[in-house]
Amino acid sequence: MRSLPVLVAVTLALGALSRNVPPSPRDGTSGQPRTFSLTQERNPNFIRKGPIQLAKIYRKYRVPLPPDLKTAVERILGKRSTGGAVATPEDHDVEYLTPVSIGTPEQILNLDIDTGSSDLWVFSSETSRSEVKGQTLYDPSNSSTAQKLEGYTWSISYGDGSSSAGEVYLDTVSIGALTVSSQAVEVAQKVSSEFTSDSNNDGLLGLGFGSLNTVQPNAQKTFFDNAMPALDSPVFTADLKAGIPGRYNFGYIDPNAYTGNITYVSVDDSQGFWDWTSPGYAIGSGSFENTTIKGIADTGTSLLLLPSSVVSAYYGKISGAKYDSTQAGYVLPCSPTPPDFAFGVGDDGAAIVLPGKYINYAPTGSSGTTCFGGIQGDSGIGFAIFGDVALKAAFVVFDGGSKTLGWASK
Ligand SMILES: O=C(c1ccc(-c2ccco2)nc1O)N(Cc1ccccn1)C1CC1
Repeated sequence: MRSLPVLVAVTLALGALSRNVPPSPRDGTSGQPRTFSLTQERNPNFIRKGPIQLAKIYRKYRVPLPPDLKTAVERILGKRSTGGAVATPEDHDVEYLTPVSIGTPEQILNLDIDTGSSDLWVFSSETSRSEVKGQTLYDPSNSSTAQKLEGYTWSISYGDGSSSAGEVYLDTVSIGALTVSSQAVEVAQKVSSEFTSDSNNDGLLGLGFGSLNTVQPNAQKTFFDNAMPALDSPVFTADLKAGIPGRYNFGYIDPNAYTGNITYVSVDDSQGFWDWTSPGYAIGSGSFENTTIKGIADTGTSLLLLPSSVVSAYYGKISGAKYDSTQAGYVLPCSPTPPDFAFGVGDDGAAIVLPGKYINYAPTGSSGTTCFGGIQGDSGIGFAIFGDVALKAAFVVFDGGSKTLGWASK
């Protein structure tokens, strides 16, 4: 910005010289100079908007607007947008579903917003009938704005063994007040049994990085990537809650949605995930354990998957907790409430605390005495996964501009 004051000074000087100075009073008739004066009055109706005035100077001298000035101007001129919608938990917070409008007239589907993947795919009129059980179907033939991408296909498989595949359309997609006019909508022709049996889930809306998108022959942009240039701020936020609806917002950070400060950490997007590093953890009122935990913020995964050393340290504090091979995970007595679990954020001592009750993920049987643990191991994955069990204890900013994650308590 160092160059800016000089530019303004030069402009004001030039402006003074070029201001409308009246023609010479000597008009060659009587030889007598004719003079006149003009009194200037301030226009009371003119509302000063600094950025607009400044932008005029930049434009006058054909100097490109710095990003901040461009954003300020567009915010004043109302060219920016924001949006958002509720995220409603399914049983035991296994997933959160958000209404998404697709097509013209709008077809509203409840989608699982998933920061761990980057395909927007939906159950559709093209999904084989035997694989549909109650889901709402997107029918592109009923949308005047649908355009088929001929020859384009997609196919994805997830870490829990589920999968889906199909063809691709472009159509208008909105989340609340935020609309993307030409979004790739991947229609499922086949889905695995995990999706068929999840009757309230009409598909996924991926908010991972574009490199993960599976569309062939040309990868397609995510809803966030398409929306970003029009957003007030290049961010979306996840405010998931335990057992009650939370919210995804786009383009702004709601100051009423969190407490204290937001601590931002860097993101490694090289694998397509919102991949960050926590400095360690604490169990209950115990001391903080400094240990590097590299993992992803993944709204599409239900549990908190951590390195085995951390998991065994946690369950080692709970009498009766054990690894149960029939459940393929750690189980613990549902009562008494297990200890809190905190993970560190940044190097200033910030942390997100999971109340112990979040670790009682779900009863394993009808008696309700034994619970499946909300914290499980990440063996075989290669990184930790901060899924919904962790995310619902925090307000999380996904910043696509700076490629950082912001974590706050709430
Ligand atoms: O399910 C997925 C997942 C998401 C997207 C993709 C993918 C493949 C191609 C494009 O995206 N593949 C996955 O596998 N988890 C969570 C997970 C949970 C349990 C075990 C392994 N992983 C990815 C985010 C880490």
